[in-house]
Amino acid sequence: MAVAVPSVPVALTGTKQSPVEPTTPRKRPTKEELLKTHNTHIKKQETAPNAPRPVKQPILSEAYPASTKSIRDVEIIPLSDLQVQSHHRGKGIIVKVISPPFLGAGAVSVVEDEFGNADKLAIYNQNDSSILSGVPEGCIVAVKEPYYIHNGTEDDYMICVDHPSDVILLRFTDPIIPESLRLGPLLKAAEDWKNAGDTAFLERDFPTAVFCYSEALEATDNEALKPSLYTKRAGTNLVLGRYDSAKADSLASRTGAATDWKAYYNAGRAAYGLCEYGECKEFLERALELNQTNSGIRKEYDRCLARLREEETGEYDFPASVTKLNPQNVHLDLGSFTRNTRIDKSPHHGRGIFATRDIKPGEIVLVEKAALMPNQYEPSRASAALYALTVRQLLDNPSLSKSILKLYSGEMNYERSGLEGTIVDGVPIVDVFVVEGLRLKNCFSAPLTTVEDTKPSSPAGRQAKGLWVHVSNMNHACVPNTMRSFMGDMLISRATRHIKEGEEIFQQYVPVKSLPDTRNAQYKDGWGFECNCTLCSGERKSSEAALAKRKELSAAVEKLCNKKVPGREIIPDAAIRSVDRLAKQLEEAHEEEIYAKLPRLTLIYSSNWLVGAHRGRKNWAKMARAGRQVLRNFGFAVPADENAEWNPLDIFLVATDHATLMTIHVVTALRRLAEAYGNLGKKDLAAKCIEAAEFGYMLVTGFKNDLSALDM
Ligand SMILES: C[S@@+](CC[C@H](N)C(=O)[O-])C[C@H]1O[C@@H](n2cnc3c(N)ncnc32)[C@H](O)[C@@H]1O
Repeated sequence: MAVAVPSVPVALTGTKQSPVEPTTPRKRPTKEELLKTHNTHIKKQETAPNAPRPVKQPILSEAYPASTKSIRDVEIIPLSDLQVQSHHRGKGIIVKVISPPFLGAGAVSVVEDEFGNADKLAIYNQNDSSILSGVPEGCIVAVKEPYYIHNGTEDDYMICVDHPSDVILLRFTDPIIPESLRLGPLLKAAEDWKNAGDTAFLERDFPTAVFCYSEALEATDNEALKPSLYTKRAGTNLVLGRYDSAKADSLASRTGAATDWKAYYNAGRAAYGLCEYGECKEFLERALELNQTNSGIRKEYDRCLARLREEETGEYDFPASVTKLNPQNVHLDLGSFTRNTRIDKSPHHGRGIFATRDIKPGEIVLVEKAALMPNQYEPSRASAALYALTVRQLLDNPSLSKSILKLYSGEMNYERSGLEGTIVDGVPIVDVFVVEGLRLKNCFSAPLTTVEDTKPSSPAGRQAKGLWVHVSNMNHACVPNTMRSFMGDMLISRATRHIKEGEEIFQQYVPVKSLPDTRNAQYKDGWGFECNCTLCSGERKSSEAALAKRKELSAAVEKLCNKKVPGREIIPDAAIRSVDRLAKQLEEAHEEEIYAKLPRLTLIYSSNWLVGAHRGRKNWAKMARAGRQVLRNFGFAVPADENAEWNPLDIFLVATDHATLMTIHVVTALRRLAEAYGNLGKKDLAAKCIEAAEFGYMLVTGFKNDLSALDM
């Protein structure tokens, strides 16, 4: 029996593509059968009308391309010709929706063609700015190159629309609609459509309002009526965040009179929404020329100048901005600063980011506002939310396609058409599998703020996912020259060492695992590459036997360390000696000629443990020695002679050929060193360690923050 809900699991799943040949359905349910089952599901839905809608996220191994054809260039076929498990390339269907939708991950409706054949249509990935997210009963839609699937249970089939641009809402007067489906215009006069639009607007049904204003514009030849219709549609599109259309409508609403200030003002707001601040400034200046006294324009203009200043100078008031953040609003009103960098061909892979000038350690390399970052910190929902937002934005603001669709989307199981983003039948082509591919390859997880995230009391794992288009061009290195941090939707990248003009800029994609084969397996799996940074290529020179030895010893020493946890208990001398002994053997398993200037990542765990163990026993000299080892194990140049004159800040500031890795553990180690030196009476050195820790904490968190956050 047919059921009206998709039986595929709706959350985070894709459409199952069976390898079987297309077949004719064994039995197609009748229209009456379809409607009866559908209505029982609708009734059930009415009991929980406001349940959140899950997202159907694609599975790349089941990918198929979006249609790039116009509905006018395909052969229109009857529903009875649909073959199960077939994509019907070169074909299309035109159907009338004859039921209200069942709203789950998609909108499932019963549809009928001109011959009276009925079937189920499931439309996914339409967003709430589109009428098609809730396909109204009575509307006429065209599906290009429809994908027809068996839906799990016997004799249950449906047309499954994954790519949002594969379905088109047809205007009632469209000549492509077959005679028998044609209703004629529901309303005839432009004035009636305008009134219907106003009513929909007041009811906050903005997609319907846009539809009605569009019909009104089509229905009128009265040039005097058009500007107000464009203004209304522009305002509605602004509310919907459809800035491309809002800008076009605002400009179309101009009449040449002084009242055009409103058109320029709205166009400016739309350009601001697209982060096109240069263009925004021009529009607002035109608005100000026509209306100098309007405080609203002036306010927007000042806001725009502030963004342009940030883009130009890279000067931000980070401490003030951070106070504006809260979990309900993570989008900061700030511009991006990317002038220190340019995108160019990289010897490592495709494009990379390069310095346009010398950059000193600690300086800002770039600051970028996320092009896309949903306010969703729930780990199980963050990926789906980013995917859904990306689809929405590409549909709503096709101009974003230029930058977003250029990003690397990984290997696909079909050749990308290159037409993604192009407008066909009034809709930009959005290929959801390409979107998912580029999400996977380019997105970052971001805590609400990195400084909060470093607090020991901060709950683990609460990260949103976002897309930073410029930074997406940056390649990975395990020992990179920059470090990124987050403040809401702003990504801050600072130099961790001296960077020369023209040098490629790298970041770590994920925290680096200590064993080279484990971390490279992770890169291969997630991003399809093998890392050739100084650390990886250096460690590859080490013998298989030495690697095996390090693996064995690091596992053994970690196991030993985990038996007793410093801080929770005072560690007995005998346990310290055992860890020391194993750590020494592990140290000896690092070939000096290979590791002299490289981090020894497998030793970090035990050296950190030793710092804690000696601290518990107030053995300050040994604690200081272990603290220095931690820094050395992260690759920093620390003088071998314990009594040598030393400024710990130099580990960051003095240019060296050491490969280093910066993490919050370096900051902690410097604080511990300060404590040990303080207790040894070396007050100056202790103060210098704190200065270095503060510098390190700035690298980690993006701006100067109080180290006491680390005790919270
Ligand atoms: C976010 S993109 C970085 C920009 C990319 N190079 C491009 O051309 O668009 C991530 C992809 O870059 C490549 N990549 C990044 N770091 C790399 C490295 N160190 N070596 C080789 N390929 C790398 C991988 O293919 C990865 O999936």
